[in-house]
Amino acid sequence: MGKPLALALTAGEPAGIGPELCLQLALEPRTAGIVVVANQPLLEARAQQLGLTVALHSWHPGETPRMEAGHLSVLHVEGCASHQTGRLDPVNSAYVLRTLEIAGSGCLKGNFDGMVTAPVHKGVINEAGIPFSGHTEFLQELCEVERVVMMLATEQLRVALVTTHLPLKDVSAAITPERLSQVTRILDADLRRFFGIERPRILVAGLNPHAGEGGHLGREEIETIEPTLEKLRAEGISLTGPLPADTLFTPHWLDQADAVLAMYHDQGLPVLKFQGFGRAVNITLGLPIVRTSVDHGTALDLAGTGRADSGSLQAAIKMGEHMARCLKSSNQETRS
Ligand SMILES: NC(=O)C1=CN([C@@H]2O[C@H](COP(=O)(O)OP(=O)(O)OC[C@H]3O[C@@H](n4cnc5c(N)ncnc54)[C@H](O)[C@@H]3O)[C@@H](O)[C@H]2O)C=CC1
Ligand SMILES: NCC(=O)COP(=O)(O)O
Repeated sequence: MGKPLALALTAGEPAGIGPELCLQLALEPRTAGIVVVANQPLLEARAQQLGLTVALHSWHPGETPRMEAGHLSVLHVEGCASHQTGRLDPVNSAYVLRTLEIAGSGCLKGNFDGMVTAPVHKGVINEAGIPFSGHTEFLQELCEVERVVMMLATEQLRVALVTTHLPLKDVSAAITPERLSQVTRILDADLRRFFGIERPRILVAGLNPHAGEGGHLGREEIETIEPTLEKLRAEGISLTGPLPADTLFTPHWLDQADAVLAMYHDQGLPVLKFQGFGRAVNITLGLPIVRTSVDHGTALDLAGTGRADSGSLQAAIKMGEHMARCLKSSNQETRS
């Protein structure tokens, strides 16, 4: 048995459910080492509020994280000014982003085998004057890669997105042949690498109603999507589409596919969340590091009540462990 994996877990927005989900997790034994990257007094305050008995241990790079029930390793981050549940405070935003930066750079340096993120509140970070659209884009910049892909997955369904956190009015212009090609290649490669699928079968949604209805309801399919898919097929990628998004999510199509590629956030994610909210994992593909996350947001209405469900966080950790093992073995193969 080698050294256990060490995954960084960022606790997210202090007013939300992230801190308590991290503590709930610590009540059970773990199969991978988890290091919560957060403000330690925040975790102590939340544990006290909820009556949870969890011993917090300072963690330093190179140490094996605690894995037994009731114990949690913590990489303390300064700067969390308010510990109040349910009430956002822009003063905490710089602290929240520091936790992401520490976890992400820790992965790049090899101190962690991957990172898992609890939810942040995008609005309050922007209110603090810091432009921020999501972990996905933040980590893309931190890791200095040109393109990443957001994919949410349950046991039954995988949905990846061509565009992520964009206003709807900007989506059409963002669907360029270049972006569509990069996203599709990353999706194809990472379905092979992390999911062991030899030749992934990808269903591609159109952008317009009825996939443009032959050009009568929009021309993006004819001018951009179809010609790009044709080129990608010539590279050996198995693509079906562009299909009308309203009928794509039916067994007729899904039964013969490994993933769906949706054109924008709310074309794909409502279906995925309807199918598996609370069990789904948000995965960032195309990074040099492993990053998984929960399928839900900060749930300010539940913070501090003890009623938040940790199912998605547990699924995100399980997926993070799996992906970290895949990445380790593919790195070893490359070296040997
Ligand atoms: N990974 C991340 O950092 C994510 C962050 N967000 C952010 O979260 C904030 C709030 O977003 P909303 O749209 O209100 O979505 P939300 O997921 O926070 O809440 C939607 C509904 O689901 C419930 N809910 C959420 N998580 C739950 C859990 N673990 N157990 C039981 N019930 C749960 C909430 O109580 C609420 O009724 C936004 O700022 C958004 O940007 C949203 C999604 C992911
Ligand atoms: N809907 C997914 C979401 O908002 C989470 O985005 P990210 O913070 O993981 O980029």
